[in-house]
Amino acid sequence: MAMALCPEKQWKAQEEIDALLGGDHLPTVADRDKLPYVSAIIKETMRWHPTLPLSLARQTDKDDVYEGYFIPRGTMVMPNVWFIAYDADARYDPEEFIPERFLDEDVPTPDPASWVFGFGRRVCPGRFLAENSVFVIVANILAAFDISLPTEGNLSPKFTLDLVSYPEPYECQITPRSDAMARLVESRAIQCNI
Ligand code: HEM
Repeated sequence: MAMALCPEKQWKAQEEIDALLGGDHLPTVADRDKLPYVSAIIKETMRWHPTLPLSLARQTDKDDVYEGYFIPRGTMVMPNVWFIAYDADARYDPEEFIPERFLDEDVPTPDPASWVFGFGRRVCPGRFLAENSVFVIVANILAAFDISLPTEGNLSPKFTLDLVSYPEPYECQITPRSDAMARLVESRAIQCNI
């Protein structure tokens, strides 16, 4: 959805991938550190619309005081991840999809991986696998396909409003970037028995 809505960000990521792989290889997890703009797109996707906007609830096991507020034992505490993602004081407009915010050396934006996977002892144990898997999927899709708006109608981003929030069904066009890329994806699919 973000790539269809922000084609110039998509082209920038594809340029980075092509410069590294020459347009005739598909990226692997070993390329993650060499594709900082692709990584910034993934971070921005996690920030732009957090999957768990209120993370997972906790209950205090003793009385506490936080910034002058008394929080009695047994209080349910909801981590407001959406508030972190949409920091009103951020240098870049939080409503806009701007991966560059993660590459700004002067005012670095905190990596969403520090809050999308939860907090404390029960933080997501699958986060490293998740980050590597998402990188491989996103980098491969960007290497092989162009994602664009539908030819008819428009794409207005809508998300579900449950505990887990994800895009409602939408239309877009996904086309191979070249015949060579299409053949490469087909041969990979045959190897994987898809
Ligand atoms: C992008 C993908 C993922 C996201 C955004 C995500 C996010 C989360 C979050 C927010 C929690 C709650 C943490 C808390 O209570 O503070 C969680 C828990 C958990 N996640 Fe993930 N997760 C992802 C992928 C995975 C994967 C790939 C695995 C396993 C291979 C996994 C396994 C778990 C397990 C077992 C828990 C429960 C941990 C516990 O309560 O002790 N997750 N995840």
